[in-house]
Formats: sequence, C-alpha cells, structure tokens
Amino acid sequence: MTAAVLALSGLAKSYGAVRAVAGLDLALHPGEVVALVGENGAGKSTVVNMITGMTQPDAGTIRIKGAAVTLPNPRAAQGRGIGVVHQHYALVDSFTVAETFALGAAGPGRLDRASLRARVAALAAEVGIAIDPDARIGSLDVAGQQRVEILRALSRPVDLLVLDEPTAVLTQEDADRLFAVIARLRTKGVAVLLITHKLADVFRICDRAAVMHAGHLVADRPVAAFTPEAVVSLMIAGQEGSDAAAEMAGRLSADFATDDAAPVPEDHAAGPVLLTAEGLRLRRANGSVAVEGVGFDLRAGEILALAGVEGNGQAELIQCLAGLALPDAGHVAFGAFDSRRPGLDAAALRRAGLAHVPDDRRHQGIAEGLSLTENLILSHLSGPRYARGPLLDRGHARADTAAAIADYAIRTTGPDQPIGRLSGGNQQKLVLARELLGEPRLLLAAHPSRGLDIRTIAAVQDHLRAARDRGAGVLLVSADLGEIWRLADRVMVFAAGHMRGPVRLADVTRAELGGWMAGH
Ligand SMILES: Nc1ncnc2c1ncn2[C@@H]1O[C@H](COP(=O)(O)OP(=O)(O)OP(=O)(O)O)[C@@H](O)[C@H]1O
Repeated sequence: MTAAVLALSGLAKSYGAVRAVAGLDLALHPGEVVALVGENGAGKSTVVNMITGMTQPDAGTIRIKGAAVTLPNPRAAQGRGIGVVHQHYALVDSFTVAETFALGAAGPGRLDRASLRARVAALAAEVGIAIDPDARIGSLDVAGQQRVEILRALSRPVDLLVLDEPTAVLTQEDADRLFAVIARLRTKGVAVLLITHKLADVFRICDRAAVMHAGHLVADRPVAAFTPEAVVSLMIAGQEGSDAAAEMAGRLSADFATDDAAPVPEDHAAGPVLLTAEGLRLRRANGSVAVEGVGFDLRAGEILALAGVEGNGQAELIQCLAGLALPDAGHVAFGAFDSRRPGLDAAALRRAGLAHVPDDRRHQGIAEGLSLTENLILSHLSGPRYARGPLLDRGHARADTAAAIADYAIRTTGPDQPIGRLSGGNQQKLVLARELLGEPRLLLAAHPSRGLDIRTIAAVQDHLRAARDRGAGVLLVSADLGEIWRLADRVMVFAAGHMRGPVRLADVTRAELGGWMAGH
C-alpha cells in the first residue's frame, strides 16, 4: 500500500485530569474516506485540533507521508497539505466569494479581481462545486458558505481534508451534493477525515470508520464490517452488544426509515393559540429581505416545525419572536405582549414563560469564561427561580446544574467548570437543560439537536415531547426532515423569500416538503 498520508501513533492529550485523547493510532491513505465518530466529549475535536496544528499533543507521533512532523500552528498543518473545514466558518459577509480567496493569500500586492475570479471558477469546476464567484457571502445560505470554505481549503495543495460535522447544518439535498464532492476528491487521491454524528453519513460515503469512546479508539474497520447497532454500541459503551445500544435500536430504525417506512405522525389535540404572527417581513443583518408574508398561529400542546435551508429567514424569525429584534412589517403577539406596543423586551418575554434555545450557541447561548452554574443562571436572571430578596440563590442554581449534569449526562468536571472547556455537544446539552428548566409555556428551539450524539438526541426529543404533552407550545427550527417527522405536529417552510404551510404532517409527504425546502 502507498505510504499513509497521515499516520498517528500513540497520540495523547490531557486537560488537567481529563484524558481527552489517550494513545490513539490511526492512519489515512490516499483516496480514503474515513469517519471519526463518538459521543459528545469522546475526543474527536481534540484529534482534529492536534492534526490541524491548533493544539499540541502531550505524547505520540504525527507522520505525514512517512515523515514525523510537529505542527506548532494551523499554518504549519496547511503547509504540510492538511486542509480543514471547521463547523464555524471564518467568512466576511460583505465580501464576494472571489474576494474571500484574497484573504490570507501570501504577500502584498494589488488585488487582481479577474484572475481571482478565474481561479475560483476553475477550482470550483475541478471539484464539481457550483458557486458564483461574484456572490456576496452574506447572500449565501449555510450550504453555500460551506462550499466556499471547502474551496478555500482546497485552494492550496491538499492531501488530507478534514471536515468537522459538515452535514450537521445541511438538508439531505445539500448533503448529497457534498457527498458528490467528497467522491470526486477521493478519485483525485485526496484522503478525507469526516467527523460526524450522523450514522447515515458513515454508511453512505465512508470507506472506514474509527470509533472513539472516552478518549480511546475502540474500533477501526472498513464500514462493511460494521452494522449501525455495532457502531452505536461501541460509541456508547466502548464495546459491541451493550444493553444501552439494544435500547437505542428502535430509535435507530426510525433514523434510517425511508419515506414509505416512516411512521405516520400521531395527531395531537392542540390547545388554545399561544402565539400569533401576522404579515411579517423579516430582513437579514445586511438589509436584504429574507422572507415576507409570514403568518401562523402556534398553539399550546403542539410542536410546529419550521423547515428550510438555513439562511432563509429562520434565524430572523426566532430573533423576532424572542423579542431581540422587531419585524420590518407585520406583528407578533404572545399572551399580553404585542410587538406593536412598546415595552416588549426579551426579559419580559422570558418572565411570561418564553424559553429560547438559540441557533448560534457560541454568541447567544453561552458565556465561555463563566461556569456551568453561572451559565445556567443567565436565562433566569429576571425570573423568580433564583431570586432570594435582592440576591441570587447560587446554592439552588448549583443544585439545578448538578441535576442537569446527571440528567443530560454532561461530560464535565462539575458545576464550577468554565463552560468553554466543555466539548461543543456538552455545551449544547447545558443550554437545553437551562431552557427547559421551570417548564416554559413557549419554547423556541433552533436546531436543538445540532452537534449532539444520537443518545442525547433521543433524550432531547423526549424532553421536547414532554414539554408539548404538558401543554407548552414548541417552535422547532430544523433542516432535518427525519427530526421533523419524529417530533412535529405541523410544519411550515421558508424558502426563496416565501413561506409555505403550515400544514399537518399527515397531509404532506417528505418528498413534497423536500421540494418546498429547495424552493420548488
Ligand atoms: N480547552 C479545554 N480545556 C479543558 N478540557 C477540554 C478542553 N478541550 C476539550 N476538553 C475536554 O476534552 C474532552 C474531549 O473533548 P472534545 O471536544 O475533543 O470532544 P468531541 O468528541 O469533539 O465532542 P463533541 O461531539 O461534543 O464535539 C471533553 O471532556 C472536554 O471537556
């Protein structure tokens, strides 16, 4: 066999007493697509950080094409042919796609627009990516921005491309396009390391899967030698045939259900109207109209899903409903609150029973430097839960945090740990626990399961159903049709500036919804 593009041996990294990665051996050969999977906190990002020069290993060797190397910073990894597409893109909204390629280009000199555009177009054609070099980044949806990041990673010589949870933000249609690009890269001899929580990705596109459990690599085999149940068991328990995995089996078959096999959603008797939106026009931060003509009722005791490719106004709607931005036209009413009257603010809405799981966890969901307990308090500062006269009842908040850590199996050293030290999925778990505390009447849940492992997704779905069953209204924003099918009672779609629906799930097929989401 040809020399491995990348070979890791005995790679290890600890943070204090936490062994994030313990003695990992892994090799990738040219043209191989390898999945790296594991539960939240298993150590996947730490591996990515070590091979992309963002973190230094404590022990072990990294070999690139046979030579032992050190990667003191990301530039060193790039220089060695390792490209990476992170979950959070470093793009500037006001730039065009072509201008983005001038960022980080070496040396001074005049920006030669014509040659930049030509370079971008040629590269895009080579890997089969459809992109307009003149499009502004801010006008692209999340899948478009991801395509720009992939092209940017490929604009230097790349032997290994690392993709960190690329399908988490994509619809099935966009994921299919991404898989076509990966297949193209494979034929060109590029090795791909795909970090994912979606088992379907593993079985669709990967040659091999490496499974991590609590910092250890517990299996590394060709995909054909795995069953979905075996992967789940290895992730959850570090071994095959675990009871916990058997419990998950039913959930798994729902994940893999095709259109025909998908269970028909149950009909729930919804209660009175909780929230009304009428004639809304929503603008993006850059001033362009994201969507207009938005009107719907959300009832107590129902889950209403908002589907659509991200970037079509979903985030703007949530901002507006959470009292963080006013609509450009139209109005929203929730209980005694009406966006046409002054005095509507986010704190008052929270006191009235609104909870909000934000889309952008890093900027709106958490304060990285603060402890888990302090982060839990953040959403309840204006409410009665932790009020003790003029003071905060920190003991109560700490006890709630400890309970959340146990309930959601949050991987942390305890309630006092700064939340920024947790893996992304574990941060998300705390945000969910915080927002579901105190039984909100209205829950705005934007991509609540993004970045979570399948066991936690199952738990989150149970929590959302429980909230619905006790009479809360839930607005679920999701690009994942499977999730919508498992949870929602009704669904509406934002695409191409317009709203479709809401309709009952029983009255629409997945194919129809997929078509709406694609703007057909
Ligand atoms: N900077 C840090 N300081 C302290 N602990 C850290 C730090 N970064 C990661 N860890 C710990 O290392 C462990 C592995 O985290 P890592 O982010 O690699 O997990 P992951 O598999 O990528 O999880 P996820 O699926 O949630 O992204 C976790 O227990 C995490 O809390």
